[in-house]
Amino acid sequence: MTRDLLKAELHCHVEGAAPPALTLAQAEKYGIDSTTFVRNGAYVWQDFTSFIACYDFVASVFRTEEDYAALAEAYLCELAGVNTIYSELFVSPDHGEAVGLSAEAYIEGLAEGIQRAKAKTGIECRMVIIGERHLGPDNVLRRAKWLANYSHPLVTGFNMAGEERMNRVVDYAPAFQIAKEAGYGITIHAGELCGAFSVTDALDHVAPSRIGHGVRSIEDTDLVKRLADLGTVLEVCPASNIALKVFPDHQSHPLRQLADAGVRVCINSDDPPFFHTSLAQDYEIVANMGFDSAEINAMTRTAIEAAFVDEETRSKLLSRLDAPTRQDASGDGLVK
Ligand SMILES: Nc1ncnc2[nH]cnc12
Ligand SMILES: [Zn+2]
Repeated sequence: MTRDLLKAELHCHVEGAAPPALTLAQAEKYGIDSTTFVRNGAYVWQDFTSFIACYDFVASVFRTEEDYAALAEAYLCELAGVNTIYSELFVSPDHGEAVGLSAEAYIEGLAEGIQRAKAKTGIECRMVIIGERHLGPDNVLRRAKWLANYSHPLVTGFNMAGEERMNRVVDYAPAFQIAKEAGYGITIHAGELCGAFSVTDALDHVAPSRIGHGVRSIEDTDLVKRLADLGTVLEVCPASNIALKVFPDHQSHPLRQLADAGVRVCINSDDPPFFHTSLAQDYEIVANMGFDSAEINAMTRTAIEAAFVDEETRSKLLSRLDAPTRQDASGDGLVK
């Protein structure tokens, strides 16, 4: 049902997009034992803590600029193949540094892959720098200060991911202030592992234009109204939420309630192979929740409206969405 719809994604962690087969090939290339984290062609984890351990392992087998270029190129070409016109990748220089790759080299490698994918398919992509919450406030602050002194045309935002149950948002507020003053778009993971209070904290102390997940806002009616009034966009990741047991099943997922309450939402895959999903699959899940094509197109429009891109690129992307004859992601004007 959603196969032919144009798509856009604002929330995907780049190492989280690595298919297990690629991780295995990388591990073999570097002589790294992967049996703890990849078995029977699937990632091994049981809960959020072991998911992060598995994610860190996957990141550790990408070691050079070319490794990261190939990863970004492969993921973006896959997205373009299902009619995706825009992607925002969450990238964490801490993962590069952990294997001896400088933050700058990590970004340059990813940028090379983004440019190759754009040349092949026309897909637009920007990078959002992640500070990892579980590495502590000082490390997230260090990352924001680095970002404020860095400049790359494809790096347009700042975010915090990782263990939400560690510390409070206010502890990280100075980092967000620095990134915001430097002109970066701001989003933050909140309301995924922690309840509505975490989203309230994010609005009070960071005032982001978008929130990663944010779905547990549903536990606080006043907060849902506040999000709707502010126009804050929730980057909703349905398959991720079910896999990580934020909600038991699709029927109990609050996407419908949030959308009906006027909260701006869009559809995302988070870490697709970890959660046995893909962006195309998440679009299908949303259709199966009862959203029709017009409603899903409105979510794609919301993603592009909330994207951290220059206005000229945004206008071009919006006009592709609005074109009377749907173009496919290759931009060749043919409906296939
Ligand atoms: N779903 C998620 N929540 C928080 N941090 C993450 N890092 C990668 N995926 C994440
Ligand atoms: Zn995420």
